[in-house]
Amino acid sequence: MSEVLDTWLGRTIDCACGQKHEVPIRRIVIERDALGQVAGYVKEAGYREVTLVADEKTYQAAGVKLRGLLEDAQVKVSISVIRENAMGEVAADEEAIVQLLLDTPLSSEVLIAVGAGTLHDIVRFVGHRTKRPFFSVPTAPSVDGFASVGAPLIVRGFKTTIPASSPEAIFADLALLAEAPQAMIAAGLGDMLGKHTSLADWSLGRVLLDEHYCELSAQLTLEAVELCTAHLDEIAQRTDLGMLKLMEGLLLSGLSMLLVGHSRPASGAEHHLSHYWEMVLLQQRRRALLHGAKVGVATVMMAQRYASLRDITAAEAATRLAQSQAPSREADAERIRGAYGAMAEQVIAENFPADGGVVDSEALKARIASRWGDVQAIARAVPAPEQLAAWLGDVQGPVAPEQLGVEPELVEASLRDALFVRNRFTVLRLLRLL
Ligand SMILES: NC(=O)C1=CN([C@@H]2O[C@H](COP(=O)(O)OP(=O)(O)OC[C@H]3O[C@@H](n4cnc5c(N)ncnc54)[C@H](OP(=O)(O)O)[C@@H]3O)[C@@H](O)[C@H]2O)C=CC1
Ligand SMILES: O=C(CO)COP(=O)(O)O
Repeated sequence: MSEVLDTWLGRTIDCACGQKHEVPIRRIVIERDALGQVAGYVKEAGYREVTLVADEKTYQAAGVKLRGLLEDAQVKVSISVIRENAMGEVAADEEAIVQLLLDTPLSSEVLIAVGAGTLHDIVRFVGHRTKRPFFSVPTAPSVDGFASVGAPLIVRGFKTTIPASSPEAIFADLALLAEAPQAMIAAGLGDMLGKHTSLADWSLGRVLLDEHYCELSAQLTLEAVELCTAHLDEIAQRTDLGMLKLMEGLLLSGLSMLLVGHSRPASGAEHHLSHYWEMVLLQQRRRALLHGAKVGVATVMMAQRYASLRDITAAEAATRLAQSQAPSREADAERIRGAYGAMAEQVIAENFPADGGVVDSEALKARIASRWGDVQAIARAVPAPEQLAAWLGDVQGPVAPEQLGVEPELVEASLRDALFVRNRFTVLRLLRLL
């Protein structure tokens, strides 16, 4: 049980933001030997047959044990060990989705995801589309996607997030998490630190485009990241307390996405950079990098950009906005066709809707000039890049693109074109107008 999380389970909230939020998650267990509680919950909820989904490594790390525990409790278990793709990696792509669909007997009532972020997204998507609940058994505290509702999938080489389902129950075993590779623990912190810039980006959207904003979800996300930064030593040493706080932070952040039904609180320009790098590496048939490692590095870069806004006076901003010329739509479209492969036309359509959209308009520039004080307040709330880098360093996480093997050309291309990954207002879109 987790005091921080239990108060949210099963709740319906008529929120001041105007939305009705629902949390369908019924149980969250974060403790040593949480694995031992899965079978009891399966029986209590009245299920008799489950499909356990893992990859080779996570099956060894937790799947074998869980299978034994379930079978001892007379639960019928089928297994889907998701195969690696041609790159020797498990990806949340068309191939993995079809494999899971083929591996799941029609009589199976529940899918159990035993793995990290990728495994969960394959399972949450297939569970949603086959109308089966899913349980989450994280094998590493590497992402905030366990409790969330969207499935970022690779579809025709493009990273797109599809609404799916949140888990019915989550069993996070502290002993298992502490044994995860150190890089995955650092990645979990990287994904969490990204919330500082994603929240700032969401605030920009609120102030400059009147975008829907939920104080509750934003506050929850901020509390989630502060929970992690308050326990950095413990996280670095992988103590039970450290793994508990990191996992609570990751799950709270996932809950905040679940509340609003999308990833806006948790994913801004730092994620768009990460997604862009991921897609290019995939196109170039290079090995994938951990999501949270990329997000952590990109967060430092986006914090540098927020820091640069602090010293621009309102008069300077107005002059720069008046003089700036965004690249023509034709030039943007040409680069998108070069970078986004088979999905390029869809990306163009989303970014440049037939009604013209607002992202590069003169009206938006005027709005930015008139709200410059608000923009600066948002920029001031983002921790300094040096602070973010120091937090990442505390858990031995990478802080700069070269540590990831992301070369300067790719960094430059992403700073220009990653903003097209999602049609969301971010600091990258703001800087394009300045
Ligand atoms: N739904 C959402 O809201 C969110 C989704 N995500 C998504 O999550 C994905 C990234 O997930 P992430 O967790 O970083 O990485 P992966 O799930 O891709 O995991 C990377 C590899 O870690 C290995 N692994 C996992 N657990 C263990 C363990 N206990 N011991 C040893 N190895 C282990 C496995 O290795 P091997 O492959 O060799 O078996 C696994 O494939 C991205 O696609 C991202 O977009 C991220 C955040 C939020
Ligand atoms: O990774 C996420 C949050 O950490 C979600 O990202 P998306 O914006 O791609 O859904």
